[in-house]
Amino acid sequence: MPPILDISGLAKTYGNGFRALNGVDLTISEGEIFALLGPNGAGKTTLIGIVCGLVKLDQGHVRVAGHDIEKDYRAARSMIGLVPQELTTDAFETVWATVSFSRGLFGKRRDDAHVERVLRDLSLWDKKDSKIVTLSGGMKRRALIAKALAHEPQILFLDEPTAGVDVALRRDMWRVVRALRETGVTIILTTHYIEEAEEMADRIGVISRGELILVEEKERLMARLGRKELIVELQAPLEALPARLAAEGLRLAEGGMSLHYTYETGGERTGITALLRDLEAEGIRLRDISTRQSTLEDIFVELTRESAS
Ligand SMILES: Nc1ncnc2c1ncn2[C@@H]1O[C@H](COP(=O)(O)OP(=O)(O)OP(=O)(O)O)[C@@H](O)[C@H]1O
Repeated sequence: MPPILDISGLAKTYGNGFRALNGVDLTISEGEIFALLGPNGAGKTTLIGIVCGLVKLDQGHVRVAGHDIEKDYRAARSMIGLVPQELTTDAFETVWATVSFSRGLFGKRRDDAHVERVLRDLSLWDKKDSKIVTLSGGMKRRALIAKALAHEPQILFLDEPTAGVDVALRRDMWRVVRALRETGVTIILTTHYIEEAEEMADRIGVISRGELILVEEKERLMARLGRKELIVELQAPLEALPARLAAEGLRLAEGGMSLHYTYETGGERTGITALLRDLEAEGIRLRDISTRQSTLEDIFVELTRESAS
């Protein structure tokens, strides 16, 4: 099956000479949830803008389900739904009118059954006659998603779907997005919240200074770059670390009450058994042991730092 989205050699320089994208290649398969992560100004919105036909590309190709977005713009665009960050819809229209009107914008025939299905899927059915302006923040976001789904797109772009919303609403959005994937829609989201990518995505792309510096399955990424820290709390403070333990990579925390050891989760040998044996041999008595798994955030910070240097 051809990829649902195929981007190759994409480059964009704005009129002021700023190069926002620099040779981006990316393919997305049908049914994926793909998270695009990157610091402010990395080029995420530019990338989405090009795919959605809002920004003109300078170099490269974008194909949506085989349709070239320049040569075959209408067909390509009709496959895409875009949920922008901000409310861009007439706030005084009803939910029903907003969603069904949006279908018409893509030249699709009226289909009340489809609009009803979308509203029900998003738990908006009982709000169908409410004006957008009267909805809560969470319901407004759902209405934007419904609007983007009105013309039956195969790919849904969510630009910062949970920017500035509280934790409960964020979790609620995650449920909505997962349920949408079950209906067969491919989802590409941009986010600043690493936690969001970690929670939702099948694959993750990291963009920095207009370049995709990494695209990888989330699980593999975390296994490959993930680290664990072993924290050993001591019964009595230690003034200095015995040479044997220092050589094994242990670090003594300030105050001397705990020892820290970092190891790779993907490695075959962690060295922990030998370490515990050596602690005993040195007569060091332990109070407690815990571990801390590095998060995608740690990995992300490291990656973007490396690409900036
Ligand atoms: N119309 C424009 N003219 C000139 N420069 C622009 C224009 N639009 C965007 N840029 C610049 O291009 C860079 C990439 O912007 P873009 O909005 O794609 O980043 P982003 O990753 O979406 O950032 P954010 O997370 O802040 O939305 C930024 O440095 C921005 O200032």
